[in-house]
Amino acid sequence: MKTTVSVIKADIGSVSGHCVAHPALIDKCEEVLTDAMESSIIEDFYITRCGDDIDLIMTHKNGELNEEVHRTAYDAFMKATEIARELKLYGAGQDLLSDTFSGNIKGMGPGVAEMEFKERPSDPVIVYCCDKTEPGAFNLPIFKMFADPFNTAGLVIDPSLHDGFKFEVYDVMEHTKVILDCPEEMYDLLALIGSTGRYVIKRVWKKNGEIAAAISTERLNLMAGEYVGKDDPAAIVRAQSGFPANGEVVEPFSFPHMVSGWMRGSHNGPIMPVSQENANPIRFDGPPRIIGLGFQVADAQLIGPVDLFDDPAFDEARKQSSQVANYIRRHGPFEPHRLPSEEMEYTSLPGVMKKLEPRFTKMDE
Ligand SMILES: O=P(O)(O)OC[C@H]1O[C@](O)(COP(=O)(O)O)[C@@H](O)[C@@H]1O
Ligand SMILES: [Mg+2]
Repeated sequence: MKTTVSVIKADIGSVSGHCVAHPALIDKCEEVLTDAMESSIIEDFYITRCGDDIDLIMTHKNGELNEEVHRTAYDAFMKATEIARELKLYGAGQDLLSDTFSGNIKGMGPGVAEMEFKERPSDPVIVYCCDKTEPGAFNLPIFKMFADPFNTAGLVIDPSLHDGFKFEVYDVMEHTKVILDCPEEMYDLLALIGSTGRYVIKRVWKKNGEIAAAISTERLNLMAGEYVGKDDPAAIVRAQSGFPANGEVVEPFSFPHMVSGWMRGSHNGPIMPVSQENANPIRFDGPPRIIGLGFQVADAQLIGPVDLFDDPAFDEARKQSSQVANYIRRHGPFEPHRLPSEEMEYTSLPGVMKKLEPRFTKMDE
């Protein structure tokens, strides 16, 4: 019997502004997921939040895209939204684009990362949750984990990793996808995933087809057709025995790479790896945050988690992230701090441009 890990996340209201999901919302989600566990829809769960996003981490035996599991998550978010409205929380129900659930949660606003696998005798699984950034933020760290020998020593010295991995990449603009082998097609892969706003890594497998990583790739603004906050993705990564070791899975975050999102979803900034307690994007609504939770999955139960960035070894990355934030913030409304124009189409800027449109005249030759 296979086990499925489903991470379904949404921003349904926060305090103050877009900062922190209120504990009452998490309590409500807990209530709904406890009922689902009693009805055997799910086997176990853990709820966390990163900034204003609530992440429901669930295990079950129903496979990916399961209607009952997705409905449970949607119900939890809908019921918690009622509380968010009562408390007049900011952005109550923000990510729920529809009042009625049909089939599965895809395209309805929340982000989904899921994977089904046959449990190994011991199965470490790491879940990452972000705020104030987009799915392409995972391109660089996932590439490093599964394809960069300077990050993952196992690619060189462990025969069970030496063959490399397969990467599935989505073109979120054209709604197409491609699978590329690494290391054979590494340069092709990099040619795509360096464009983080368009090409996003969705899944990684071992060459034998065993699932290694899954990332939520929903682009909320593309779904809603207007600016409704950033997508704030989540990812699931399996570790050890044939996959990168726990430490190789967290190592990419010792470098606070630049991601897009931050203030108004319109700025580039350094991602900051933090503990659950510090997952509060405050300065200029950021800098963008990531938390990492390490579990053992045992007979579909979640053992743990370990709060992986609650480690002084990541202090330097946090400090560097603050220094880079200081530097790039001084650009104010200028690129490359502000996103390039193509990306600004999905923010609130077009509203301002519209007003200026009639005032543009032809230039003299
Ligand atoms: O004041 P408004 O209209 O809610 O919009 C601005 C907000 O949108 C955000 O980009 C939303 O961030 P989230 O994607 O985390 O919800 C904040 O940075 C900013 O405060
Ligand atoms: Mg958010």
